Amino acid sequence: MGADFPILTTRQMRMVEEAAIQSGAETGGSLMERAGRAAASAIADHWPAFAETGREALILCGPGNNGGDGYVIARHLAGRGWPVRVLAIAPPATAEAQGAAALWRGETVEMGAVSAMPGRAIGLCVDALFGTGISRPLSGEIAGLLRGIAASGCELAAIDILSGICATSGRALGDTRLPEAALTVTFHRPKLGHFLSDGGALGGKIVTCDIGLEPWSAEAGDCVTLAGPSGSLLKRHGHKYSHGHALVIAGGPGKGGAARLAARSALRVGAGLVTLAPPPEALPENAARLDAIMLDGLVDGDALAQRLRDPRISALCLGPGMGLERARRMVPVALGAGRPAVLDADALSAFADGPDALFAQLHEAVVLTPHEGEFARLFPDLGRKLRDEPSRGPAFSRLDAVRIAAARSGATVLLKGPDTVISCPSGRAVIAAATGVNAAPWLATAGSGDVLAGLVTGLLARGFPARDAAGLAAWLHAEAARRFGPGLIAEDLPETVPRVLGAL
Ligand SMILES: NC(=O)C1=CN([C@@H]2O[C@H](COP(=O)(O)OP(=O)(O)OC[C@H]3O[C@@H](n4cnc5c(N)ncnc54)[C@H](OP(=O)(O)O)[C@@H]3O)[C@@H](O)[C@H]2O)[C@@H](O)CC1
Ligand SMILES: Nc1ncnc2c1ncn2[C@@H]1O[C@H](COP(=O)(O)OP(=O)(O)O)[C@@H](O)[C@H]1O
Ligand SMILES: [K+]
Repeated sequence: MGADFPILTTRQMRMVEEAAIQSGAETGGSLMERAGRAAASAIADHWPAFAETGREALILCGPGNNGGDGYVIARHLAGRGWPVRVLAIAPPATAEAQGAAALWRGETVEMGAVSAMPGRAIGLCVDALFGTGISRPLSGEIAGLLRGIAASGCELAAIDILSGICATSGRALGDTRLPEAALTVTFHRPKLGHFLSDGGALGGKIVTCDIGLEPWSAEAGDCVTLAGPSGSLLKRHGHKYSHGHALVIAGGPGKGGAARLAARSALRVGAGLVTLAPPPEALPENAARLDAIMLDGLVDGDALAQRLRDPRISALCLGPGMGLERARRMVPVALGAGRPAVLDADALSAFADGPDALFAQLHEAVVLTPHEGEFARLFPDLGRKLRDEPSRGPAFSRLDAVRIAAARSGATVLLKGPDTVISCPSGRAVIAAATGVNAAPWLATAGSGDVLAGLVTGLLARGFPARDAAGLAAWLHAEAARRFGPGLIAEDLPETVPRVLGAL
């Protein structure tokens, strides 16, 4: 895919850390010292004028090594002249945390004393309660402490990950309502939980600090990656036929908008040719709206089979505005041709009553692009597991769900959302995150899913493998929304694609 940003599960992070310690080159204490120092520096960079506000920084320390990082941060921030106090919710319980606590010379208050704390107003709260070791929901008291601090208007910085979030799934354990952090400082590599579900919504800006673990990074094994910009999106040579021909199946009169958006997006992302195929009675209205996109009236499945005799049709898009009946008739023909294809919207809903019949026809070059509702209709058990409240970490994640869905269906599956997750049947997965400072809330607009389907189709037509086409399209989609910004409607997305491509 070009750009390749690995992200880790809790288990993978432990493997890297353990390898470093077992090599004898590092100790838990040396890593903690580096982590705490780097986090203090990242916090000071984020709030450069804090010392002049006259406010205090309160460092919340838990019993484990996340708390240990907190004591190191307290020491380094105090060393910068910041007024700092530690609130320990429990005594340090690991040797490393005890060592860090012993070096902290400032004031430490205990949980019960928090309401009676005299002194300055708190301007910043550093959450070093629980990191990758969280194993159960926060107690009401601790969740209340975090919420109370946020409600007081003070800023929140999370160390490693916001306490209460499972670092592997991103899901908040229990029914805890957690506050939003302005900054999350993590170590070595971001974790999946920084992008998925609640973790993606609540972490704020993610800063990843190098703590000297690079020599052991391969110990993590195969990693999920984060989709990002890639020069492979650019066209370097060739003629229009060498960039593929996308066929977008459209619905009947008055229903063509979604497919036109998809077709225009496929063309903008570089497919050499794009043909829109509505039923013949919808040709006039589409002709009035299209120029560079070609038109071909296709009555039914037989007509499609005939059309697919042209081997130059290199990808199909079925679903947007297509109508359920037309989808039931044409999807099997498209799949039977074995051509790369995107199934979206009606092409998914049409098979909700019997998904197994659909799965039996799928292959790896097919990309399913469900939103959460469509996903739950095709994979009801997985939808339920995603809705069930998790009580233990690592919780069942959107990534787990998509991997199982891809293996079960035999297709590449892209589950839409601010945290779009993609897996091919072998389990190789990529996340396209529109979260934190990369949020793209203006994508929540009618028709933006049709644009995504078109972008994936265009890249499939150009010859990108399904997982790469899906990951790059999802990144491009969110990046176009970020560039366009407030006021975005679906029509703006394909028109903004050239600016995104131009900046690569
Ligand atoms: N990996 C690395 O390379 C490096 C990691 N570093 C840092 O270490 C962090 C991981 O530390 P960690 O493993 O000690 O776990 P941590 O998150 O402190 O929590 C465990 C403690 O919390 C407790 N506990 C759990 N849930 C609870 C709950 N809901 N309510 C109450 N208690 C709960 C749990 O108790 P138990 O479940 O055992 O009863 C245990 O006592 C990591 O995030 C990073 O910040 C850096 O220092 C250096 C490099
Ligand atoms: N808040 C959000 N942040 C980022 N992306 C979003 C957000 N809301 C929706 N999206 C994206 O917008 C698209 C919406 O698709 P979909 O639900 O199929 O809508 P439609 O059918 O109206 O086109 C998906 O790609 C989804 O990931
Ligand atoms: K934390």
